[in-house]
Amino acid sequence: MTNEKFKGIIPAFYACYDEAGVVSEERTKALSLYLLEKGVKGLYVGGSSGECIYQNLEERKATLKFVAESVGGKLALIAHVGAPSTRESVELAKYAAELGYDALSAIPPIYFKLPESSIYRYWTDIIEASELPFIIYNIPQTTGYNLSLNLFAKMIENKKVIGVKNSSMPVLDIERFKAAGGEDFIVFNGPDEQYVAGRLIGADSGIGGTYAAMPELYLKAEEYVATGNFAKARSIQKDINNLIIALCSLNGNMYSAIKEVLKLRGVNVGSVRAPLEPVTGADLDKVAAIKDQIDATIAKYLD
Ligand SMILES: CC(=O)N[C@@H]([C@@H](O)[C@H](O)[C@H](O)CO)[C@@H](O)CC(=O)C(=O)O
Repeated sequence: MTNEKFKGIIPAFYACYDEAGVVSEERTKALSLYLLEKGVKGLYVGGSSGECIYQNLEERKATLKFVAESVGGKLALIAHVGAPSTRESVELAKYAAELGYDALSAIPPIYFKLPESSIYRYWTDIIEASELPFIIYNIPQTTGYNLSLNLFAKMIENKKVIGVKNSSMPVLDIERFKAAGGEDFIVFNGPDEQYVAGRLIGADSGIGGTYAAMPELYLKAEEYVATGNFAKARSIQKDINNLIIALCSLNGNMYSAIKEVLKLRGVNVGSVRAPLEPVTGADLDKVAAIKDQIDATIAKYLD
């Protein structure tokens, strides 16, 4: 029953910087409150969208702290603590527990191609660092490791492992993890382009990198799925996908395009950290059109 708090729309939280590229307390808190007000269920803090891999430990701790201070106790907060070394991940895990986070999550170890025994040890060391439940993060596109059903089965022998955030593209993976995990185990849909498909095949919930750019649309998609309105669910997914494709069509990186859109939506979280590139030149002019497309799509389904 306690796992219910993780079921719903959970935006992957963005790195919030000031104009000099320094993690901003004010902007981090503003984005947290904006998403709370939109009605999301929780936040996934410090993951891919949080540019975790380009931040040092102190910056990651600061973001965890600012989010907890603004919306802790009001939203389900999941701290992503994956880092280059176990030592850093354990430190982040302990810190997130101190701050009152609701769960931990981590990618597998990166850079070296380690055997599954090392991935098991890494995740288990994080789990043993606190009392918090743990959510596996499977994102083979960026880590190069695709979670096997063998390692999955071994991990879920530990009752603190309550879920998997699955960002691999085959929706079949979601169905397989759900089948192996069981009724109470939470499977989070990762690819936003397949939110509806993921939910229908067995995902209980979703964590996504584009949710915060247009939370209204994902909340509506979830409502359509939950009420069995599948024609509308399919329609809104198609419109969401058109928007994701537009966000990925600009120069720079998808996150910098999203951050430019957010500025136009009234939330300034700065830009991205290099080597991610900002949107520049003529492409900046296209941001307003994408923002208008988001507004029109929201009006289409919410009015
Ligand atoms: C490969 C990748 O980046 N996947 C994203 C998706 O949300 C993705 O941005 C979206 O589906 C658009 O392609 C998420 O799964 C990442 C995420 O939730 C995170 O920020 O940790």
